[in-house]
Amino acid sequence: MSFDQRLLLVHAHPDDECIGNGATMAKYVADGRGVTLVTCTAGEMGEILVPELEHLAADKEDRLGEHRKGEIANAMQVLGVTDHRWLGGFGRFRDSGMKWHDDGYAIPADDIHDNAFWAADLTVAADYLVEIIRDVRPQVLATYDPFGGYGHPDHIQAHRVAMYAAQLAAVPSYRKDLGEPWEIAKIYWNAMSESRMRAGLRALRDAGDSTSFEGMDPDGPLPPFVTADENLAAAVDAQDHVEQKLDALRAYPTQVTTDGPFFALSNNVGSTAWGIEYYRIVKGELGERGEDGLETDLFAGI
Ligand SMILES: CC(=O)N[C@H]1[C@@H](O[C@@H]2[C@H](O)[C@H](O)[C@@H](O)[C@H](O)[C@H]2O)O[C@H](CO)[C@@H](O)[C@@H]1O
Ligand SMILES: [Zn+2]
Repeated sequence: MSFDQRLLLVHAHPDDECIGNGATMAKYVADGRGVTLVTCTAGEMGEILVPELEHLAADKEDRLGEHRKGEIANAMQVLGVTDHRWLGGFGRFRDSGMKWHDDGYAIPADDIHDNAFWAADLTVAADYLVEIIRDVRPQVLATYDPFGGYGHPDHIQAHRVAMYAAQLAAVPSYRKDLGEPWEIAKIYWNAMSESRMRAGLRALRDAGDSTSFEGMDPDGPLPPFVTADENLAAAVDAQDHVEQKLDALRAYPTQVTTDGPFFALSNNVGSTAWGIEYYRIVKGELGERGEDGLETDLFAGI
């Protein structure tokens, strides 16, 4: 099936796409646009929140990746996304793992595997994405900012691979064997609005919830995954699809608990908490904007 307008999303692990872009993806599918998701690893090193599945863990049967392959298939069905691809094929690059630094940000695990995504050769990884870009020919690309949102090494690497592949795919003389050159018109980085985050935290604290997003003060300093509102370029209002996003998140029981902070915020703030998804523009001209100065559509101006 061919689509006039095509969005490509690049993410590191299964579930990242729903957290960052689930409502946008569901909306754009419903609007008749092409939505292609590339996931760089299967999340083999993840935690397991379902006790009866703990045997799948990396340090036991090491079958969490296979299980999360099923989870993301379920989540894509909920969102209506029919074009999901693994970078280099399933299992080509492995989840690098992570641990928390004393200062609260993510750093690579100590003993990363030899095919960990964090250790991948950037050009080798980017070439797989060049081939996908030249096949899909998207007008819009969305991925992480340079810090990978909250700093996970695989998110940082996914940002690097996505931005590098977008450049390479457009070069006519580069790897002609990977397809005809294609220039992506607009590139965005996923963002979380500071004002929305503060309002959400305020609602949680007013409701007596001091554990969700523990340690975060509605009026205090916020972690680096929050973007100052003046740096936002687009707000995709997909509140009509927020239930799909939450249902897609429920498809990841090993990673997301329905009594965790994600759902707590949704329960307290409502559909605006996760039904409006924000973006920073990196490449391309801003199209039509609303009164708040933000685009409402990533394809605006194309
Ligand atoms: C949302 C996301 O990127 N999840 C990653 C992340 O998961 C975290 C990790 O397991 C950490 O040890 C936990 O404390 C934290 O709660 C988890 O969110 O890192 C995993 C390992 O690389 C990855 O599989 C998961 O998708
Ligand atoms: Zn992730």
